[in-house]
Amino acid sequence: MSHADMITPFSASVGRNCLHWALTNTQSALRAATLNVPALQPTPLLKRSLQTTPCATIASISEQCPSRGGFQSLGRDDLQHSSLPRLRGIHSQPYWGKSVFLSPASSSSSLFSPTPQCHGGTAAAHASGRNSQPSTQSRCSSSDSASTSSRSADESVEPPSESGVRVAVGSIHLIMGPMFAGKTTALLARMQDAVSAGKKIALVKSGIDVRYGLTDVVSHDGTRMPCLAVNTLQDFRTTIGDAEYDELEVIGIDEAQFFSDLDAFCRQAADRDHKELVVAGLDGDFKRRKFGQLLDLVPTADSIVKLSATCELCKQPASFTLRTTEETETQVVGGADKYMPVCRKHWVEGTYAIKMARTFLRRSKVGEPAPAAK
Ligand SMILES: Nc1ncnc2c1ncn2[C@@H]1O[C@H](COP(=O)(O)OP(=O)(O)O)[C@@H](O)[C@H]1O
Ligand SMILES: Cc1cn([C@H]2C[C@H](O)[C@@H](COP(=O)(O)O)O2)c(=O)[nH]c1=O
Repeated sequence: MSHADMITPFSASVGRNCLHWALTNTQSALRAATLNVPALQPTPLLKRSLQTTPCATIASISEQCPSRGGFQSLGRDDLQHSSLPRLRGIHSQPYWGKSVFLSPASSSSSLFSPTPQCHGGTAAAHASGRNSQPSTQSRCSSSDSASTSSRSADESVEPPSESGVRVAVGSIHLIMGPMFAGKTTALLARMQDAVSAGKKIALVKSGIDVRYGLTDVVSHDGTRMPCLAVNTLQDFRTTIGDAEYDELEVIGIDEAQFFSDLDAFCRQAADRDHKELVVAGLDGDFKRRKFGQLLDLVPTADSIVKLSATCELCKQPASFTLRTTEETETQVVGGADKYMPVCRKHWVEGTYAIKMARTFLRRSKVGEPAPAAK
């Protein structure tokens, strides 16, 4: 059966443009083709709606389906017996949905039990998804339909599993922001929620950051959870082995900016291996340049949160990190001894002041006259 045959019930009523849209973008058509099952039949209500709904709205119906499924995970029966209100109703479920695998006792109880104390602030709680449901838009990326053509050219995209049976659909959730913004706190809260839901999880951090040892992820206010510290995410896979990896449902990654294989690992883990990834890290370095590969994940992410800290100099929201030492390399592990979160004004002023101080020190060392004050 060709793609065109399969989307006929849709296209007949919505015209040529929508046929083009459906051919290039509808996951259901592709899914049906891949699984060799009959085309999805719209329900009477969906059919009526399609007959009277402009293309843009039809696209948004598809995009509004939950990120763990969308049309992809809704079975044929779901569509046949569902209605639009029911499709929308799925959004009221938490994004992490129902547990599919059971957590082996070894990991969920002992290895991955967090210390009970959690001082997460409002922003962190929001990012953790506890205080508020992520918005439909943040959970259901509209980039999917728009980027299908470029993704199909992406060699990293692999065909779905041979059995054609999917028990879960992967997702990528980004938590970014400056230092002290609550990224780790939010990550730990999400991982704790996953553990409470009976999911099999793993928490990974970069072996570059040894501030609190290599056995735990620790937030600036002391919340901690056991983890694996590795230099690359491929090392993580190799360390835990295929059997353990296959059972994982949720993978948390802290200090994501330090992983040189972040983008490739996350795409593969979410797209091919159906893992839910919660990725926390710095979006920018002390010079506000893109740091590592975190931002490369934006086009493939299902949700993105940029947290802010409190500016150490004026108590306004802080979106940037100021390095207070003379070091110039991009990677310099440290905490409040080397960095402070600042607002835009104080990042600009602070960066200028540090640059002047550095110039002054350098010149005074070699006996040059100090620069004139502006
Ligand atoms: N200037 C600051 N602004 C916000 N939080 C701060 C600041 N300084 C220290 N903190 C502490 O840091 C905690 C956040 O730590 P953490 O989750 O490890 O942040 P991140 O991972 O983003 O660096 C806050 O809950 C707060 O107790
Ligand atoms: C801005 C900036 C930070 N780092 C390092 C400093 C810390 O070790 C981590 C960030 O930790 P946090 O959990 O977000 O507080 O990154 C760096 O190496 N280079 C930088 O420019």
